[in-house]
Amino acid sequence: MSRVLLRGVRPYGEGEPVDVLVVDGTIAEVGAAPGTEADEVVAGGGAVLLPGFVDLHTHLREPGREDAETIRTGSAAAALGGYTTVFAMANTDPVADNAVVVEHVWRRGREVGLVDVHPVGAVTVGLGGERLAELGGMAASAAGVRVFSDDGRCVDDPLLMRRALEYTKAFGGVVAQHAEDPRLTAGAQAHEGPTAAKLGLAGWPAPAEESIVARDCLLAAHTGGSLHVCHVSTAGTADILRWWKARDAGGAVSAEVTPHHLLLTDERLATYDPVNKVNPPLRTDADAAALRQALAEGTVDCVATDHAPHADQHKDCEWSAASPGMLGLQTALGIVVRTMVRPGLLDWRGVARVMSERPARIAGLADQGRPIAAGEPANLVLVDPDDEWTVRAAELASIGSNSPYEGMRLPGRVLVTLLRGRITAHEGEVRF
Ligand SMILES: NC(=O)N[C@@H](CC(=O)O)C(=O)O
Ligand SMILES: [Zn+2]
Ligand SMILES: [Zn+2]
Repeated sequence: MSRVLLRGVRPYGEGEPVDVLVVDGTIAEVGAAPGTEADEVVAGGGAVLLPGFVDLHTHLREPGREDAETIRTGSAAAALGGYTTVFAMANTDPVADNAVVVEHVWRRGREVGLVDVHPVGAVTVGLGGERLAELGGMAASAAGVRVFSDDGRCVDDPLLMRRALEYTKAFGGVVAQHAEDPRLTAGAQAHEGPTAAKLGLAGWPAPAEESIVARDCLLAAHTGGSLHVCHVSTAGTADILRWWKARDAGGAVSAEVTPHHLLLTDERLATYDPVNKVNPPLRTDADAAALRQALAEGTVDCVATDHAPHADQHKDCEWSAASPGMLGLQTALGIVVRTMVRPGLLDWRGVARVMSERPARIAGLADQGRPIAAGEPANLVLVDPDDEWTVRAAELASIGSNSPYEGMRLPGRVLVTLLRGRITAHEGEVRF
């Protein structure tokens, strides 16, 4: 029997501190546990206890780009960021478009054992956008894939998207779309607007995202399938989702926003530092404000990191040659606290909702994003809400160091992460 006692913690940041006793991976007691024996006692000091975070959008880069990240280093970053589950995107090399690759990722995640790693299956063979991948085979594999995405590329063919929604519906899957009409973004380098014009960068217009989101919402309704919109980046997309959710026309539509789209804007591009290059691009102040509002009201369901590590040589180069993407796992909570909690847009219950409960439900996970109550699995994160820390990209667990937050002070520090009762991260140290 293993017993971990969290002493003096505040579930959801509410009420007086209580003790939480975890026995063999399950929450055994929430209340006063004076004198209780345990293998490990964590002094909570009134810190906020939340369900472990669930990231629907992580790039772990293994197999194929182990110079940017591995399942081991990415899992470490996740545990340190308060995550107990990540969904590993399919744009690896080879692409995760068949049962062999997804089972490999799933097994490797289990071996590392720091977070539950759920492989995302590709929608089309080789992300080629031409033929559906073996979705059923990946769903039936040991990895039990439920989330499918060509992320990095858009499933722009409407008939293929329709078929994917129909097919995944049969086994309760969801299609996560990287919404970008490629005809409108050929050669694009930055958000289309005054900043890009001034800097001489080819523009990525908002309707390239919005037109695909609108189309996919209609397809979800028509097919009764489940659509998840990746990295929503514009105010217009939030409007479309708001309209959709008020309409309740059948099917299911959910959406995520990244921490960087909540905080950063295209003003940052003035330095031409490729650390700010990401897809979809950083947009305007008005877009970021609309996204914060949409997340607060539930129009956008959840936060997903789009953690996208790159090897140094793909970022230490001129803007147009650089790869898009940013690190996100270890800074996500801090950005959410800074943009949502401190301004009063979300309370800690809200953080639990957008970082754990909603993403777990969207992906159909039974054992994550659960209430903090006796009998529930002990997938938990303990957060010091008042402490601040300074981001040092070189000190993050990822191999790539492409964090746009270098030197920034972020509020909210992860003290302890527990996966099924096992402490995976403790005061900034990973426990493999
Ligand atoms: N977000 C990014 O800029 N890059 C992602 C792909 C993606 O999420 O579209 C990547 O794989 O590097
Ligand atoms: Zn994407
Ligand atoms: Zn991505």
